[in-house]
Amino acid sequence: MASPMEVYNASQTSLPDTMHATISSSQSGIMSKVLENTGVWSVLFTVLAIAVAYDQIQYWRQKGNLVGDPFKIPFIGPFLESVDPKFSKYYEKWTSGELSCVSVFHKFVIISSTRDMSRKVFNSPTYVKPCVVDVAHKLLRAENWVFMDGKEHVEYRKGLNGLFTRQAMESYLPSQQQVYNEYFESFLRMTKAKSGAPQPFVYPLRELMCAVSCRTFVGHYMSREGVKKIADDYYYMTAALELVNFPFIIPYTKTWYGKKASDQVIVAFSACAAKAKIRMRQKGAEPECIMDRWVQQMFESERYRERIAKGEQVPQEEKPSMLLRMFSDYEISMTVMSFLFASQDATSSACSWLLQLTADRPEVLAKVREEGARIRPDSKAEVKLEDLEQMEYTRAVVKETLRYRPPVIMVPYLVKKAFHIPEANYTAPKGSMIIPSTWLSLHDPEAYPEPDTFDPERWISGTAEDQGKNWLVFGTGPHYCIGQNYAVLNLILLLHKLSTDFDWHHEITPLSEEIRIFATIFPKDDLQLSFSRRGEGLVAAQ
Ligand code: HEM
Repeated sequence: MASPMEVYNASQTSLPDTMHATISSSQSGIMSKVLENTGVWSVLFTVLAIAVAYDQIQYWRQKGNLVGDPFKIPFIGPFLESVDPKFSKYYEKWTSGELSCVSVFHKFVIISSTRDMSRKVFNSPTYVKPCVVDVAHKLLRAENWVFMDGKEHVEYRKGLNGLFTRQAMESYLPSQQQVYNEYFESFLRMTKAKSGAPQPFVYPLRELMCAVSCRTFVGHYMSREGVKKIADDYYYMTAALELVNFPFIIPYTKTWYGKKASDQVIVAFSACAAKAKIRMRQKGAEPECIMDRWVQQMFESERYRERIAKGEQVPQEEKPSMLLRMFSDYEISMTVMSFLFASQDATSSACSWLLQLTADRPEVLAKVREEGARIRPDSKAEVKLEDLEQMEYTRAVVKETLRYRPPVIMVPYLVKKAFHIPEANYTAPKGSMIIPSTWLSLHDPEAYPEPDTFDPERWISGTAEDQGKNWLVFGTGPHYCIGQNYAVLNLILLLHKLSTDFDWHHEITPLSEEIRIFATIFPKDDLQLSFSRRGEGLVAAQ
């Protein structure tokens, strides 16, 4: 290709002066443009080359001795892979080393895979804190307690423990059973509408779990339609909170729909909190949901403080076990939304696998039914907490489901202060993300022999119960799941009630055991189920 100088020289022919002048002036214009553009391009190219080199060097610097790709795809890293996350890719990462890394855009991400390394991260609150995608602050509100850290977090959390005690759990049972009854009937109708043919049930089960959560959290302060609306909208919130999403809100994108949904949930829960405050002021009002319990504890604290202010000598035993301040309707709403946020995807995932795994193993289901009938012979009677507590085998099935298919496979944490990990001879840089994973710990053959076999017996006659260190289903350390007992109990209730009154058929497809990741994990074929009333026979074309 001709150089700019050659182009210039070739234009030097003899022409009339005026023309020459005109041509030469226009030529010099072109020339200066070419020169100018060349300059711009070479500057741009140089800047780009420096940026690529900087990005790469930065990656090497942060990577240190960690396992990871030797080179980073400039700037984006494996971004395209994370848009459609594949379980096999995550698995590859976990098995590649105790600590491995990737860099996506400017974010350096460290993945810890083994039990001990993951425990180390969970238990190092001085160096790490839970982290969420940027947009979560907009959806859940920046002042939400889930974003608190250190002492402030510990203190706030103490005030919530009373909502998950045994007594509290007992009071939530009647509403939960009502929701199950309603939804199981609707599953029958859905099956009939398809003439008994199996259909994807992952989404109806999500809605069921959302409805159960809403009833547990806000009782009957919300109408059935209101619950249904939240169940529908919640999907947008999950989509907006995926790990890879725009950090800002652009109209008509997932984050925009997610924000709209969260605004509506906040308003709806605030209205419920106001109603709970009115009802719980009434004499003899008994708490029926989480909001009632919380508000009741606030009122008890308020009364105690008033008595003290009047100079009364209040006996120690009349002092509330936890003194709470009065929270505003908005604050209550935000906290209850955090429960929904933390529970919705995990319980939906657990419930999907629970129904799939038990449907595929009739011998397991038969034992669940036998136990249920023995402990609660009158199947029309209300299920009591003592009944559920006695269901040792059903509990084992739930725990094995959570081990075999842990809903939460990774928990993102942020490194808030350079975090030295002597075992790996590595220091995680401040500002990086570190993600303890749960899968390898829960599939550790030393703790759970033949870990890829679904075997509830390991929780009864085996040693699974003794493997506390490996049981990372609900995390560990200061942020471990506050709702874990509630979650397990609720799944026992679901399995017991469903198996007592209904049959369900699962159409096994080549994708049934494959894992789809959408915040948590789901069967890749979306769980093809059909339902019938127990004893009436399945209508399905099986
Ligand atoms: C099968 C169901 C569930 C699973 C597998 C699950 C799992 C988890 C995990 C892995 C964590 C992170 C723990 C850590 O960082 O150490 C967590 C945190 C949390 N979970 Fe759950 N969860 C479930 C159900 C629930 C339910 C039903 C609720 C509420 C009613 C709930 C409320 C929370 C909250 C509030 C946190 C954050 C706690 C904190 O930061 O102090 N979860 N959960």
